[in-house]
This record gives sequence, structure tokens and C-alpha cells, in this order.
Amino acid sequence: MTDRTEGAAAVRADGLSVRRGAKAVLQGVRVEVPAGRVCALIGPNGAGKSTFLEAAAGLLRPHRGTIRLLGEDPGSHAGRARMAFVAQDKPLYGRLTVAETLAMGRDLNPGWRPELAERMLDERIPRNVRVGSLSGGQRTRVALALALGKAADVLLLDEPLADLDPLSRHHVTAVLMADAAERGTSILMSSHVLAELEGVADEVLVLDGGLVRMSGPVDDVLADHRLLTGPAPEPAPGKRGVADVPGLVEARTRGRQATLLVRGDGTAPGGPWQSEEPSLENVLMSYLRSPQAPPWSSRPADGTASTAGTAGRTGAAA
Ligand SMILES: Nc1ncnc2c1ncn2[C@@H]1O[C@H](COP(=O)(O)OP(=O)(O)OP(=O)(O)O)[C@@H](O)[C@H]1O
Repeated sequence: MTDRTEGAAAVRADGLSVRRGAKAVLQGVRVEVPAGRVCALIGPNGAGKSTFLEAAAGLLRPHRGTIRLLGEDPGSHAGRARMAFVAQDKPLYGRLTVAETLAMGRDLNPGWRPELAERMLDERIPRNVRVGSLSGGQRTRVALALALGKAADVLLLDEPLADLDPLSRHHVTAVLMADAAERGTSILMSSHVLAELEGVADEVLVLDGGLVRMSGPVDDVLADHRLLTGPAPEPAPGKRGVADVPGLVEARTRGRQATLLVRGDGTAPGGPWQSEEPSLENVLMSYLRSPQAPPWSSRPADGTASTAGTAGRTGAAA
């Protein structure tokens, strides 16, 4: 690591706007993903996740603002050398065998580490078959092996788990976490598999409509939210309802039972309420279902409107 980039964020976007054709996809994104962490990039279809990853990989240039990868311009030689990117469609040369693909990785990357690449594969992926004849999930494993073998400082992975069976997902996440722990690799990976991010991601970045909805450490996200479950208060004129709860992100009612996700300590009228720490999936689902809830960030420098612990009235969804 050079002095210039020592201590730099894995990815830092400052007022980042990216267009695709005439469409403004990312709109002034300001966010910092710390180095040495596994960050889950979440958001609905069309949110701008792939666009953000492609900008971080130097494949799309900003229309406005900047994006830096470990302090480097991702389009520069230094930026490209420190990063490996696996695109959503996992492009590979179908006519090469798996062994030839790995040999190509070795020839193209001076720091190639064959033992790291091998961790992504197993005996069910024969080395002598053409990549074009592998299943989608097997091709994903080969694309991830190429990325891991490069021994890059930052891995940018676009839906690496999407077409993997449950065992392969488990294997791939274990290999990625081991790489992060052993080499301090920074990993930014998009995913729709929210339940499987728990225990894997230590940071979360949520995009929606090209804007940041949430960013920060998972521990802070969980510590700053509560899940309240109890009898829904009877609506009555002049009486506080669940929609008035301070810091409310989302209220859902089923029959007489209400479940509220609130920021901060979150007290609600009526009750008794059972208060518990939500799962990461609880929190992410509530934010994705409640576009009116203000963004959340533990880092005031990030491009969200409020910070952890600042519970305010945020609206309700039944
Ligand atoms: N090659 C392209 N040309 C023009 N517009 C594009 C192109 N690729 C994506 N877009 C548009 O950019 C927006 C963001 O797309 P992007 O692929 O970044 O979203 P995403 O969050 O990765 O979605 P998904 O979860 O479906 O993969 C969408 O509205 C999409 O229509």
C-alpha cells in the first residue's frame, strides 16, 4: 500500500452521479465503504447496484463527482491492479477449459495465487471441460476463482450467490470470509439473499432509486433499531396511533397483532409491547418496503439525511 492510499476507504463516492444513456442512474451518491470489511450492497431491481459496482471497477465514468478505490482512480492502472470485479453475467471465454481459464488468470496477473483460486472450486467442476459446457452456478464458481486468484485488495462482486445452490452458497461465502479474515480483503457484494447476509456482512449499503438509503456497520444498524410486537391500539379520535410512534420505520398489522420497526429505543402507545433486537433481514425488508422512511447512516459524512440515534417520525406502512 502506498503512503497516499494508506488508511483510504475501500470505496469512497463523493457526489457520484452516473448516467446510462440519457438516464441519470446514480444521483449524487456520497458514501464510504471502509477497507478490510465485507459490505453487502442491497436494493430492489433497478436500484443502481450494478451501476455503482461498475463505476467502482472503473468501467463507467462519473457524470459528476468522484469515486475512489483505496484512494485510487478506479480507471487508473493502480486502481485496476488492486481490484477484481465479477460482473452479474459472469463473462468468461466459453471455448476455454477450466484449466485454461485459470492459466489465463495466471498469465494476466503478476500476483496470481493458484491456491486462492482453487478454494472456489471443487471436484464437481472438472478442470478439463470447456467453460461453455458448465452450468450457470459452476461458471459463477470459475468466475469467482479467477477473481480470488488475482489476490486483489478489493473484490467487487455483482450477485455472486444468485445462481448457486445452498451448499455452494455456503462454500462461497465461507471462502470469501476466510479471504477477508486472512488477507484483509475488502469485499463489496450485491445480493438479494438477505437471510444469508447475517453473519457474513459486517457493513451494509442500501441503494434505492440511485440514492443511498442506508450505510454503516451491521452492528450499529441492529443496535439502533428495535422490533416491537404487541396488540395494535384501537384507533380513536385524539388518541396516538402506531403511525405517530417516534422513529417509526414501518408498522405492519395482522389482525390485532402489530409489529413495528423503530429507530432508537422506540416506545409506542398502548401495549404491552415486546421489544427485541431485529434481525438484519427485518431491518432491510422494512426499509425496502418503506421508501418514505428517511435514510439511515452511522457516518455523518455519508450522503444520508440523518444519523444513527436520531430517531424522528418517519411514517408508517400497514
Ligand atoms: N446498459 C444499460 N443501458 C441503459 N440503461 C441501463 C443499462 N443497464 C442498466 N440500466 C438502467 O439503469 C438502472 C439501474 O440498473 P442497475 O443494473 O444498476 O440496477 P441493479 O440495482 O443492479 O438492478 P438488479 O437488482 O435488477 O440487478 C435501471 O433503471 C436500468 O434500466
